[in-house]
Amino acid sequence: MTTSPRTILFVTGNANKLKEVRAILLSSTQHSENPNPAATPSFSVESQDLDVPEVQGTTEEVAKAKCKAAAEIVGGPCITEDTALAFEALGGLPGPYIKCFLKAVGLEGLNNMLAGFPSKRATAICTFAYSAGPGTEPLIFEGRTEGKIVPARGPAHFGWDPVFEPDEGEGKTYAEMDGVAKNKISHRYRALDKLRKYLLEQKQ
Ligand SMILES: O=c1nc[nH]c2c1ncn2[C@H]1C[C@H](O)[C@@H](COP(=O)(O)OP(=O)(O)OP(=O)(O)O)O1
Ligand SMILES: [Mg+2]
Repeated sequence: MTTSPRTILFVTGNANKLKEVRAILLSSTQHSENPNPAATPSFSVESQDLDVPEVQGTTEEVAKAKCKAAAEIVGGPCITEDTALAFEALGGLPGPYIKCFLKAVGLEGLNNMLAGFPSKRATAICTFAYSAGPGTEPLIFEGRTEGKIVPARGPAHFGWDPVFEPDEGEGKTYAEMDGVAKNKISHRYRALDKLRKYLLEQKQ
């Protein structure tokens, strides 16, 4: 039996996120127990770039509010994704505000912010939110990857990738790892895996 993939609308303005999400879904299909190697992913992703207001709060509050607003605008089901980078020494900040911090102080500034602290530990947190449509409460799927903040190494193609060295990255920063390696251990992979499993269960 062939089933056509269900299409999910991913509301994001970030092309790198979209690229990783598509790559992760494709590889999880190839590695699944499905005996058919030509199997299509269980769901495919379309994207829409909308400027949705992002509120202040915990990663979960920010993610839920963004998804709710996106569902109202698109008038149907959608997913959104928020990425946070939480510094242990700063009690979890910048957390969901990492985008503003990165823009304001740059990669070097992120390092300098930790200069007076012994701990350089940081957690990359990805929060997917899924709304079944306007007026419904979004569901949250979170993935975390532990690591530390280091002076930038590797190509600066995607956000703070050059300054985050995950514990499972064999000494490499996210930016020094190839896409396949990053997508095996990343905060985004872990969150998306939970969302994928939820959506598969919904289908049956
Ligand atoms: O895996 C990643 N590796 C490195 N940097 C990353 C990653 N994932 C997000 N980032 C950056 C992008 C933005 O500076 C901030 C998250 O902010 P965030 O609001 O979630 O993303 P965004 O505004 O770019 O896209 P969106 O339209 O989906 O909200 O961290
Ligand atoms: Mg954003």
